[in-house]
Amino acid sequence: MPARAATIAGSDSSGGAGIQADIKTFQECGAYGMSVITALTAQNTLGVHDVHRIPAAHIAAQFDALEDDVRPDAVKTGMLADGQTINIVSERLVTYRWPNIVVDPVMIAKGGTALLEKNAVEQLRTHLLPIATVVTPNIPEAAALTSIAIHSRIEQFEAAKRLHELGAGHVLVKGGHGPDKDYSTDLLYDGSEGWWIEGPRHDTIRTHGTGCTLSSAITAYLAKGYSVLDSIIKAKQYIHMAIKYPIAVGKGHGPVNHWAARTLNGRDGSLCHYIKS
Ligand SMILES: Nc1ncnc2c1ncn2[C@@H]1O[C@H](COP(=O)(O)OP(=O)(O)OP(=O)(O)O)[C@@H](O)[C@H]1O
Ligand SMILES: Cc1ncc(CO)c(N)n1
Repeated sequence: MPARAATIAGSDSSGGAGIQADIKTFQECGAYGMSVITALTAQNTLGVHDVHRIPAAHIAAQFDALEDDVRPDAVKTGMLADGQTINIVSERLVTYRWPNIVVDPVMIAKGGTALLEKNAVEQLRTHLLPIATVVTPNIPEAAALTSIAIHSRIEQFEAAKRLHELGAGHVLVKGGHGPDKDYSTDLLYDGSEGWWIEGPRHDTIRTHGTGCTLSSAITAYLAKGYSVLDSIIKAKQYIHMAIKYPIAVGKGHGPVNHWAARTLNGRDGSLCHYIKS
């Protein structure tokens, strides 16, 4: 059987983020993609126009269908919408002991629409962080989960340490929202060591779905058996190329180019690199 990856997330009708970005990324990174859909969004590159949540019983039924037949080798969570959804998702993940859980703590879309109810942040912290193999917050999400204001690398590291204390095995605090104009540098912390995972910053508005795509690439590589560090380095290279070689889709914050890495045979000479802290 091929390596199998599942995404537990919301649908983005415009195909740049959410379930659609995740499945495209799984395919491009060589894993068989599956989904547990938690919400439907009417969305495009200009914003989120409507959200329809899926009832908890149907979310549970999607989990049960996979468990009974095609168990994933790795899973990621994305948009979880509310506390009820977090409860059923965490309950099923614990019951079924699915391995390699990547938690992307999605909270707010680029245009400002909430993709998680504010009062569900506490549930995310208590129910999902303790079972996460890797948690991948951006800077505002890391700040919301830890109450640490992040303006420097020192604070990025502090937040990572706090998230590890809350139970996540590995913490990746992404630097897309950071102040550095030349580099977009993510920090990986495993409870004892840190790695700065650095890539050039591209000057573009086509960044819809960057976080979904990165966490899905990490999930695909974990499903294929790579270590957490290797999965993250390979995923960073994948998102770097997907942002660097844009496609012209939509009138607003367009999607990244999911097939860029394939057309460049995996690399383009400008490799991302990592530095032990
Ligand atoms: N302009 C950019 N140039 C290069 N890399 C970038 C850029 N913006 C984000 N990244 C990288 O993309 C990945 C996703 O990070 P980011 O902080 O944008 O996530 P996010 O805010 O969760 O994304 P989303 O828009 O999907 O919510 C990280 O590896 C980050 O370093
Ligand atoms: C469905 C969905 N999930 C995640 C994001 C975050 O990029 C989004 N915009 N839409």
